[in-house]
Amino acid sequence: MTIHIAAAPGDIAETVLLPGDPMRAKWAAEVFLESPRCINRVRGMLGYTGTWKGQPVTFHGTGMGMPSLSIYVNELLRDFGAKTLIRIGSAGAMQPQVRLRDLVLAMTATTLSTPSRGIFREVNFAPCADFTLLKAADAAARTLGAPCHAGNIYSSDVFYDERPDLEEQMRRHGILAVEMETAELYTLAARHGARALSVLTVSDHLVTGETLSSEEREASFTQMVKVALTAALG
Ligand SMILES: O=P(O)(O)O[C@H]1O[C@H](CO)[C@@H](O)[C@H]1O
Ligand SMILES: O=c1cc[nH]c(=O)[nH]1
Repeated sequence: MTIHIAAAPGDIAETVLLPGDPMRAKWAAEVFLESPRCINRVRGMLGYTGTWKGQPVTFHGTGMGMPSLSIYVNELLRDFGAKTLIRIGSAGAMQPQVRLRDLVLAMTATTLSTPSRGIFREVNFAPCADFTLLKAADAAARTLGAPCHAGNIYSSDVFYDERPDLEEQMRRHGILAVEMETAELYTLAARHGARALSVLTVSDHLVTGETLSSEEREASFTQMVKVALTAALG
């Protein structure tokens, strides 16, 4: 039991899949897990544990943005023994070849800052995905026939960005998509010797202005969760 996760020791699996939206944790647990049970609802941040193909898995929401994710991931790593953390999030595409519904595997994440900035001082730490998870996720996406891109993403602190010049620089440097959590997830995993990956679904497009309806989002999130589960547990 921690300040933000009212679960008993052993209630949380070593493999934790992390959507920003707590309702996505509930949906994924109900769709993918055998015998899911709710293990946290503090502040409405839902967590569920069950099994997938007989192997224990937890889905736990992180909330939006790196400060919120940092709270949950710190507690999962320090107090509950999480070893493999895979973010399952939505993202906005920043390149024309990245289409709506495509998957993006974040090899690394560019930022202006993260909650860990204070401890790094002058160091520009380069957060990176776990290579074994990245390879396995890429293979799983190919097997499913899901269009998938791997590369650099932008973990932003703002959803309503008022710096079009920043977006332009990100785009110029090949950044595939924008979201709000991955850089801190990878940094915390590195600090605690855990494996991490972000598997993202493109829910809107910053170049074309397209967006997915909520029904379309759910259908495409299915592939993202399958890829994440397969990458973690085979
Ligand atoms: O769909 P989730 O996982 O919440 O991720 C994306 O959506 C939220 C913004 O709407 C941010 O958390 C961003 O990273
Ligand atoms: O952070 C996010 C997530 C989805 N779409 C965006 O444009 N930004």
